Amino acid sequence: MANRNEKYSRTRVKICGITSVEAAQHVCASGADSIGLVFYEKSPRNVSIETATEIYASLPPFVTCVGLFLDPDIEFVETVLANVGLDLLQFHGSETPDFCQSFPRPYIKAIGMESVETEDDFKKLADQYTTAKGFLVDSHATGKAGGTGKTFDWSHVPQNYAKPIILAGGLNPNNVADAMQACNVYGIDLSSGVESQPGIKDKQKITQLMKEVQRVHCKN
Ligand SMILES: O=C(O)c1ccccc1NCC(=O)[C@H](O)[C@H](O)COP(=O)(O)O
Repeated sequence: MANRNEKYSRTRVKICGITSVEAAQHVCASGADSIGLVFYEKSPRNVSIETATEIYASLPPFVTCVGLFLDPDIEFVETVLANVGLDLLQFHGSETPDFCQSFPRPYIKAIGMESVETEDDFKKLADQYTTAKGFLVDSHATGKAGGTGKTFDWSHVPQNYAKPIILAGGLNPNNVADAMQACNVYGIDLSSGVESQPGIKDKQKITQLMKEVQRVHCKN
């Protein structure tokens, strides 16, 4: 078994692609640490600034609100930030380090695992995105940059990396325990694996997911 994380006392959980206050409330009640709001028009999980503002206002303290963007215009990010109290930005496209760090919020950078094959590739990333708070490693599929529901080979996730890693891509209540045991990660991020249909979160799946996460925490 287990290359279980010794560095972090528990694995943080982010549920991405929240589109309603009701879903946000359930995610918070289930014990997740963070919600993600998708600001990308082509996504079935895209939220308007108005909806995002309502969701943000409904969050209790200590739950972080992450804004996800994919190659956005600077002006768009600035408009979102002026209206929604995001705690953290997540850049999911080919944004440069200079772009990512040009906003008055911390950020994480999403990386498609097909673009990082070796430890050296990961080292280069940390050298480039020095100000990133961490890297979200995800599966990319043809025509889709995220929310794919596809896993990748978890053995390619580096251990003892310079920055916190958030594991994403095809996680669901049935495989999350294996993923947590396989990777030494700071956090996990899920979207389609806890949905009943694209953009609609499923309460039962979220509850089941958090039970699994607790089970792994208690076991270790
Ligand atoms: O969720 C989307 O629709 C999306 C669209 C474009 C870029 C990124 C997107 N989501 C990114 C996420 O943070 C997802 O949670 C992550 O890719 C994992 O998704 P899944 O495999 O569905 O759990």
